[in-house]
Amino acid sequence: MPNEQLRRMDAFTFPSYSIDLSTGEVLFDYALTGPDGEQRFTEVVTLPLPDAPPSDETVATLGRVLELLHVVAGVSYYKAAAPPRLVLPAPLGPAAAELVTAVYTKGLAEYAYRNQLPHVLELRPEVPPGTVSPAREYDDSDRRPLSAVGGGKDSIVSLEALRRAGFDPVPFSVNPNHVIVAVNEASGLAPLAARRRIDPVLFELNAAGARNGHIPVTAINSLIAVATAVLHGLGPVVMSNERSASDPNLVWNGHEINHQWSKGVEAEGLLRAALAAHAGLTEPYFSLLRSLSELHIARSFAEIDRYDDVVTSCNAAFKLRDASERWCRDCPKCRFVFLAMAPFMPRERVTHIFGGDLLADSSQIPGYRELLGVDGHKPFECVGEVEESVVALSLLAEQDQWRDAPVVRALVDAVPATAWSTAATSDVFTPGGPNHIPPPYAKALTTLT
Ligand SMILES: CC(=O)N[C@H]1[C@@H](OP(=O)(O)OP(=O)(O)OC[C@H]2O[C@@H](n3ccc(=O)[nH]c3=O)[C@H](O)[C@@H]2O)O[C@H](CO)[C@@H](O)[C@@H]1O[C@H](C)C(=O)N[C@@H](C)C(=O)N[C@@H](CCC(=O)O)C(=O)O
Ligand SMILES: Nc1ncnc2c1ncn2[C@@H]1O[C@H](COP(=O)(O)OP(=O)(O)OP(=O)(O)O)[C@@H](O)[C@H]1O
Repeated sequence: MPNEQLRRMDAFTFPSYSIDLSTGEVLFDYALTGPDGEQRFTEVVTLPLPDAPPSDETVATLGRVLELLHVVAGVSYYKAAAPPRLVLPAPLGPAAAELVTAVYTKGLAEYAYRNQLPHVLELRPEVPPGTVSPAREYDDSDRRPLSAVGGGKDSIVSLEALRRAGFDPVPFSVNPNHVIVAVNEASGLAPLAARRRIDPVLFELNAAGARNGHIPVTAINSLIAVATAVLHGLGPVVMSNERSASDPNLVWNGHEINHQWSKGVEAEGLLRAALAAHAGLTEPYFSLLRSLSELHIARSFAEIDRYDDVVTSCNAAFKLRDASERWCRDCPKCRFVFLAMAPFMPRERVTHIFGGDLLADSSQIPGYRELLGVDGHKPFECVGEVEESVVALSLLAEQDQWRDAPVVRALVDAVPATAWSTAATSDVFTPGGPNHIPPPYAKALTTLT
């Protein structure tokens, strides 16, 4: 469909979804509609099948989770046109409607900002009238947790903390690539995996210049994880979303723009509330690392060495096409994670993990100046707060192994005095902020220290 026609679309709808319980295949249909006709899309999610067929009760609960996933996963296709109307397929209670509204506004905020589409931030879904029948209560809190694995340091810290605390976690990933497969192998645990196939028509439209941009992918992966946990009779989904994920990158037209919105604590609370109200799940989902800073997580990661040959946090390794093998060593996330790990490891170890020494490479200085708040705003990437970067730098400046590294020397000179004094009183190693960690899991993190 030509781009001009896409731009005239006036509504995004959700025609149907279906599940085939013999294959685990779920089809989610979407449509952009407007005066020139409609553009349909179908996304396919394939859930791993359990050994025994699910009970009718399980299928009913699963259906409720998939209803939420149907609506949330529509963001990828909505963004190709950003029409003014979002027309939901069925009545939703207040908690689920609040989640959907937030996913399409706050979750698409970076997209709205970059494409200069302020109406997206004000979008309100049209919810068909009617009531939703109450969901059956489903208490899964004492079953084995499903631990989401993204291949990076954060999920490794959670997996090991859960294991060492005796929770017997099941690793879970959506579309595991070679990095995630290698991390799971290093863990020695038997993983579960779901497949997700974005409609290739979207890529054709993108290539032809359709509107494009960032989407709240963690909300989608999270609901696929919850669906898998329900189908397999498992317990809560454990995420590894850190404290700083809740911090916005900037404020635009009075709205916070946060690249990591669906990793933040607000999204976590909305998802939990929607799953409780719409699907009856009493303890569906939480982040074990919510109270910790990125720097604190990096320090915990340094206590674990069995993943050094495989751990990869760089997003370039997770592209659907033309992915890098491991760390690209030239993006904000590589720069930040190197800076965060370096104070807690011998220089040889961190250089081995990354396949190079970023703090010996002067071409990295401009990128580090952004992370340290000297230039520009916090990059649109999964990186920690400016304060965390300054604290990490201050730790490096005290160490013989790092003090004379060219990047460390240049950055120490560039950071303003005010930032050093903030860093000196920083609470980055003091867990804090709101979290949803259930009491039985609260002690798990202490197993790493
Ligand atoms: C890997 C990555 O960072 N991708 C972002 C990148 O997309 P790119 O075109 O370079 O590569 P692909 O990921 O292969 O995407 C191809 C196209 O498909 C669209 N798409 C992809 C996944 C999806 O669920 N829906 C989609 O529509 C995508 O828009 C591309 O056109 O740039 C994009 C534009 O900024 C980003 O949207 C891509 O981000 C992925 C969705 C992704 O998985 N990113 C995570 C690594 C990520 O950024 N995680 C955040 C958390 C964000 C959150 O709130 O959940 C983080 O860790 O900070
Ligand atoms: N493909 C995936 N399947 C399932 N969960 C995922 C996937 N990718 C990321 N996640 C989860 O989403 C959350 C955010 O991902 P993120 O990339 O920040 O974490 P990570 O890979 O564990 O660590 P790092 O921040 O070092 O990259 C984490 O809980 C992670 O486990």
